[in-house]
Amino acid sequence: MYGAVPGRTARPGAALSPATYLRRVMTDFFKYQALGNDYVVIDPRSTGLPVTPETVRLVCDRHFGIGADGVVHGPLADPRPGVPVPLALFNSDGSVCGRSGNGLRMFALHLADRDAGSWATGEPFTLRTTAGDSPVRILDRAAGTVQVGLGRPVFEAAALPLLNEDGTPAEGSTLSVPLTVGEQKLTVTALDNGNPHTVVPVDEPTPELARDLGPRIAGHARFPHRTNVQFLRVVSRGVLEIEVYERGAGYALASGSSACAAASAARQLGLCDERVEVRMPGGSVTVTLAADGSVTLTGEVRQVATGDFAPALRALLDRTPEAAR
Ligand SMILES: N[C@H](CCC[C@H](N)C(=O)O)C(=O)O
Repeated sequence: MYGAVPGRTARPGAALSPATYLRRVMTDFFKYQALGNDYVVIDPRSTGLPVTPETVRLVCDRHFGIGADGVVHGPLADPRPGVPVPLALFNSDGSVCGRSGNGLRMFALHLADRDAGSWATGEPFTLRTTAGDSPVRILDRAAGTVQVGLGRPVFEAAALPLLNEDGTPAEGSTLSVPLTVGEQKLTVTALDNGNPHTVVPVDEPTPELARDLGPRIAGHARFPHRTNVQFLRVVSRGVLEIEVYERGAGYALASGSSACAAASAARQLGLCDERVEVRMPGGSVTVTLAADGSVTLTGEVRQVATGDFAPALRALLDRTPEAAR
């Protein structure tokens, strides 16, 4: 029976008893949170649930589903040590998210929790997303401290992309560019670190500001792929404070790639040192910025639940038009 479990080739942890292993793998979903930014992990080795924009929306729905800011779908191939592990990330509105600093850290912990073996040793391994490869490392499994590298951000209009007011493609640097939102004339710094981000320096970042101005910037006509938005206050050269509005997920208590985006922008603007604490309503992370601009994010991740979809929800999920196709 043990040998027949899907994913058997994925090196189920030698340290796990067959009963523990079965309990871990025969489960429909795994839920994690990082400072209040929550994702449901759907592991195709554990469930045949079709992962489509519509099923993602229902799973993420906080009233009719499980509730989450997004879904991590993976591994999309049997994970093997030494080989980048492919996965896909979705926002709660069903849109595709290139890379999620928190989602990747949660998925790293999921591999350690579910498969144990080499994933749980604390050695670095690589996760593969549509936005590129990211090294991850579980620094302290008991404390849930996980680190991820998000590479070097790009501060170029073409990368996001960012358009001019007249709708033509903008060119050049996105450092401190003007952006008009209704009556307000803002100066923002935009960048791509696997996802598009727009950092707005303000005197006082508040949830109200993020909820009000966030969606108007995220969906601004000058960002045809939309953008994540961070309202930034530089507390000191070692401490930043942000409020986040995520593209595709809305107001968020925390966001890993947003913390990295804010730190990268502040660093480019000469406002912070190479190692900063980024404070968000859900808690703080540490971001380090190497001399070449590459970014590393470190912070806490927790598993909050594992479970099965009840038959009625599962029937709905299986019945979504996209799932049926
Ligand atoms: N929560 C994620 C970011 C999601 C970005 C996503 N909203 C998008 O770019 O579409 C994180 O921790 O990095």
